[in-house]
Amino acid sequence: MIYTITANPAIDYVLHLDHMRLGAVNRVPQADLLAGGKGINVSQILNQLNVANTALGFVGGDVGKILEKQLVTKAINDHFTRIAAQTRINVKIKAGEETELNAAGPHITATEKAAFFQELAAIQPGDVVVISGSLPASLDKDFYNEIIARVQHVGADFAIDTTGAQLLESLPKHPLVVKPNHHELADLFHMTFKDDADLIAHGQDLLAKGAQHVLVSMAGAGAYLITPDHVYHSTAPKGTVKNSVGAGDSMLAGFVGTFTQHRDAVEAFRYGLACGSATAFSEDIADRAAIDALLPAIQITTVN
Ligand SMILES: Nc1ncnc2c1ncn2[C@@H]1O[C@H](COP(=O)(O)OP(=O)(O)O)[C@@H](O)[C@H]1O
Ligand SMILES: O=P(O)(O)OC[C@H]1O[C@](O)(COP(=O)(O)O)[C@@H](O)[C@@H]1O
Repeated sequence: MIYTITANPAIDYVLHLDHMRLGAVNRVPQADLLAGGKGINVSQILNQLNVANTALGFVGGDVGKILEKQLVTKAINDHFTRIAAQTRINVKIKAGEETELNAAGPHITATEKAAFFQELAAIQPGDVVVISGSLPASLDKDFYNEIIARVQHVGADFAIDTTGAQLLESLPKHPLVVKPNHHELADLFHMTFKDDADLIAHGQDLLAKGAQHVLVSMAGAGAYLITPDHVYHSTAPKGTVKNSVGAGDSMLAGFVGTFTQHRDAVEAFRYGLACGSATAFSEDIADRAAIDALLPAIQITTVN
């Protein structure tokens, strides 16, 4: 079983308009309310790949009710902890370029946090827990470390998609995979990469610090997979980008879902690329048909 954790889910309010004028009234011809939050996006793709999974996290208030309905529509195996405070709304403005406004998130009480850990107690040896996204402001920074400690105690594995110190602290605990995008990887080292060799060297540093696999995504430029034996690269397939929100989550889901089935990192990379790009070419998170249509176009090369 794969468990996804979305500590800070959201309703994504996605606004499509030709131009955005700051400081003026903008009329918006297309507005969509979508279930958001990185772990929920991962669960959606796992469902499309027929990989059994359970979604954990916190949900509450009237916004939470909208989210709960979407979880039912999307057949997400909802084991979210119900909270008193309001789930956040994140605003995504698609006006030529994409601007995202991600809110801080609700207050979680100590009782609610304890109820979450009761749900997490279901994990078994060999399960994989996918931890992704930001923490609501009221959860202390050690929340992910607490989860990882419990995962390791039962002999399960974990994957983590977060940034900064949280990502660095997780590495000595040997995550199955980490997936920074190239900007996040550069930020980790407080630098700008000179070239791809520089990027690869810093990806390999995450491996040396303990990660089992490192995926470095580069949006429309594709991605690198770094393993202890080889470095692999693939360009992204070509297509019309409709909404790239969730592309990174989809890539992580494709990788973890496939790796847990076949234990083959290159095949997992192939699915990760297809899932990421399929989501970028869809209004919402990709469906199976969109993923399958892209698989033949993925060409992975071994860099070294
Ligand atoms: N514009 C795009 N065209 C084609 N594929 C894309 C595009 N944007 C994202 N993808 C696919 O999704 C993957 C993850 O996207 P990326 O934007 O790097 O992640 P994140 O959402 O975490 O920043 C990419 O490696 C690529 O396979
Ligand atoms: O938890 P964070 O970092 O605020 O991110 C939440 C946002 O991330 C998303 O899951 C999208 O993630 P990516 O575009 O990075 O794949 C949105 O659905 C959501 O609004």
